[in-house]
Amino acid sequence: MADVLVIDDDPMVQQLVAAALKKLDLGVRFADSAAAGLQAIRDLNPDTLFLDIKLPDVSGLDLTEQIRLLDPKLPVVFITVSDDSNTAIEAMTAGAYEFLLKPLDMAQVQEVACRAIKARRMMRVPVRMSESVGELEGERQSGTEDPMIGRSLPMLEVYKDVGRVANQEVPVLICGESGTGKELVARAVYQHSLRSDKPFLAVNCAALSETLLESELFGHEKGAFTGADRRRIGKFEQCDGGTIFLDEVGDMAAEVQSKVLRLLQEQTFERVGGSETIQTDVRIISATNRDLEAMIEAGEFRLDLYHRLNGYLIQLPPLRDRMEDIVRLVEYLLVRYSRESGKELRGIAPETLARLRHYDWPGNIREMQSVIRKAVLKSTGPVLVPDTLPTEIINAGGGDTEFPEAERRAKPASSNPPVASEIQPGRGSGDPAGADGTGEMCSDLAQFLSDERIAKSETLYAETLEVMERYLIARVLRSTQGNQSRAAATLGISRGSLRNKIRTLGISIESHVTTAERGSRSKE
Ligand SMILES: Nc1ncnc2c1ncn2[C@@H]1O[C@H](COP(=O)(O)OP(=O)(O)OP(=O)(O)O)[C@@H](O)[C@H]1O
Repeated sequence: MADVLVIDDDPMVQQLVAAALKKLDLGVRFADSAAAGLQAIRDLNPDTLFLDIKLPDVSGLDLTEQIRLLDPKLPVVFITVSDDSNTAIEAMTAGAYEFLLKPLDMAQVQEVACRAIKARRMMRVPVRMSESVGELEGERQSGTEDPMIGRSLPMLEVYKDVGRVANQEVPVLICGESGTGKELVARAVYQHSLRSDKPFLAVNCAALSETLLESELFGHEKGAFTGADRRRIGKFEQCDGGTIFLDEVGDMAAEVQSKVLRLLQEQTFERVGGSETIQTDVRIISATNRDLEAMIEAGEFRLDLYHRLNGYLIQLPPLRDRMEDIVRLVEYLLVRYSRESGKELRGIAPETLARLRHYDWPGNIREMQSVIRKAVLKSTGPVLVPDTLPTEIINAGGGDTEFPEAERRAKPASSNPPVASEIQPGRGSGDPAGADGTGEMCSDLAQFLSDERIAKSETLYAETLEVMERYLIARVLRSTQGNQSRAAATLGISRGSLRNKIRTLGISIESHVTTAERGSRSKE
């Protein structure tokens, strides 16, 4: 549960904020002086702060300086009376997240709290780029990490791109279809950047009209347009020293494009309706699911802006181009949604997995999240069956045994065919037949790499590595008679990693241990 701290000595404010946030299931704590507030920030490490601009012992504005030192990324929402709005503007310039006028409106308090907590989460919760599912589970459960799952070659390239560009001070453009993980990548770039201790603010350029977007980004002066009844500080001014994420940048109107271009060229801008030139130092990460090059051709997007935004391009592959990640993603989502819904789903039927792999996922991972969440809710047994899938996935095919690899892996451990019969890592529990087993491995690989497979497969590299990995682990487990601690030590990996691999590769421990050996196997 996210925690909100309110530093305000006004009991009316305390009551209203408590009532508003309770409805959102947020934890609320109160402090009625600056000193108590600072102590509470240290003790509670809150996700958002509501701060009265006029406190009994010190002004909220002065307190902001000290708060910035304690936690520079804490979203601070100022509470002020309307005739004090100039102070609030000063506070926004100093980096406050938002301000609210008294008397407080409950719906507004809730809306601002949700936005601030989301912004905090983006800055605070690390994105972990990882291929393995099980290792992430503990963290995911406690909500301390957002996993980015995938170990297909295109995803490994993305991870490398993030590593290469994160601490370079260049703008980054992330392209990819909707739901492919562009926001996750943007956060990963920010979190690994030199600006990671400064704010990260996201703006969705498609969600606002042209005027509102311009004002959101650059701010406005009083009277700049109808409804502009006071000066507003925009994100570029507010986020000085930090990083702005321009999501859906392809949806930006021409006027705003010109202003962003100038900002990128000169790091200066004017508020809407203003004449003062303001200097700012902001790194821009942008993302789009649109074809910017086609938009440039059609005269809808500025070529010069494209070049400026594209200091480094990260192209996110659609899910259909990384089919080998599908099993891992499905497993991860199954565990996550089973836990969330309190169901005990332990596996995926081979036919279900075959269908999921056959579908081309136009909505990418977001669509998969929705499909698996609903399938889990519909499930009545311990295994995910095809009936729980939407008709478009069932109709897309894959119901036959087209994907023997996937099927083998997907079966619950007890029904997996013995691994030894798949890859024959060795004979008995001792040494393999060859001096180092490579002779057998070569003949198994030769069998696996049939002409037909080579002709048909589009993910042969990953498939082959998987076979080799399965061979290696099965072989070592056989020689340790199923003892996972010894196998992990031999392989030089953690027991957790080994357990993951056993699960994701569908290795059945029982199959490595002959009846005679079973009695002597150490229990793990
Ligand atoms: N590789 C991944 N592993 C696990 N979850 C992922 C992965 N990629 C994306 N997700 C999840 O999928 C959802 C959609 O991701 P995200 O919002 O980053 O996509 P996007 O490309 O920005 O979409 P859009 O273009 O619609 O804004 C999020 O919940 C995100 O956490």
